[in-house]
Amino acid sequence: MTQQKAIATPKRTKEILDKYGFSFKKSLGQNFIIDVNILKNMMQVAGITKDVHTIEIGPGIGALTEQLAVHSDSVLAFEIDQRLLPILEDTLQEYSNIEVINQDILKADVKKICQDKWQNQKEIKVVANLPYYITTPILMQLLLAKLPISSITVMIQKEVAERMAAVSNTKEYGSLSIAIQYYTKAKIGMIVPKTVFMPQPRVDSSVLHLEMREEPPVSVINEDFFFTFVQACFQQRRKTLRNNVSRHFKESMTKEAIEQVLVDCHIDGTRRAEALVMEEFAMLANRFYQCMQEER
Ligand SMILES: C[S@@+](CC[C@H](N)C(=O)[O-])C[C@H]1O[C@@H](n2cnc3c(N)ncnc32)[C@H](O)[C@@H]1O
Repeated sequence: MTQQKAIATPKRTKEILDKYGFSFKKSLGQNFIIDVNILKNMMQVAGITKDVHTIEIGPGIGALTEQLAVHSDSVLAFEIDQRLLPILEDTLQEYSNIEVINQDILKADVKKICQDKWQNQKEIKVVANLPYYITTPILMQLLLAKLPISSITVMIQKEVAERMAAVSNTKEYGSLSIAIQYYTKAKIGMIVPKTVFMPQPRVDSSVLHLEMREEPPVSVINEDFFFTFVQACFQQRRKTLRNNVSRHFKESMTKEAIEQVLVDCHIDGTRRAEALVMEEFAMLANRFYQCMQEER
């Protein structure tokens, strides 16, 4: 495939949009990539080869889909906007290894669709330029669905990528960092200026690469309790851990019992949540969980 032929150029994109009289829907996060080099870099960050099947979320007019068709074995793409289906049929007509499914990714049974399509053995990777208005719900759904995927590589808003990949003692670190890093090893692959999109979004983007973990890095008794606890610890970032935890458990535990948990776990209550690493959150959440069970 030659550079001129790629969908992801300003000229070709404009031609396709004009041909179909397509108008962007802001409400669906439609910002299409018009720089093929960015997409090729994404292939590298994601480690796409012919030994890999790929899932794309939101193919748009097919700019990234085309690269996935060229570089991977086969592509399954979920697109919510029906108006894009005839356009994709046209732009991707020369590829026989792409299946477009007209479904909302948040409602699709991705696991079953994957299993039905690819009974075989090959590694499956997710690669997408996500609709930014639902970045976190999409990623959390993919992670919780326990799909047979090895990695997720997504273009998302730069600030959100930084929060997802953040480590302790930074201002970006929070409950989202813990949720993402509980399931994956997160790394920012590259920063992407807003000028490579049509129309241009208000913000810059980053490519975030998430390598699925086989096992979470910490042992947690109850995952729902753990994630709710971590959120509570970050509720008021400037306040101490003691303050946030006391507020969270004020209906269910005495002040003394809360203090005892901090002592048992050797955690100084004057620290702030952003100073705690995941192991410390897990230790505290497990101990609080046990206390609540004993109370019953
Ligand atoms: C940022 S654009 C990316 C388009 C294309 N992949 C590209 O890189 O140029 C996001 C795409 O996701 C689609 N989309 C939005 N919400 C969706 C949803 N809930 N399920 C599936 N696709 C969705 C939009 O219609 C749009 O095509």
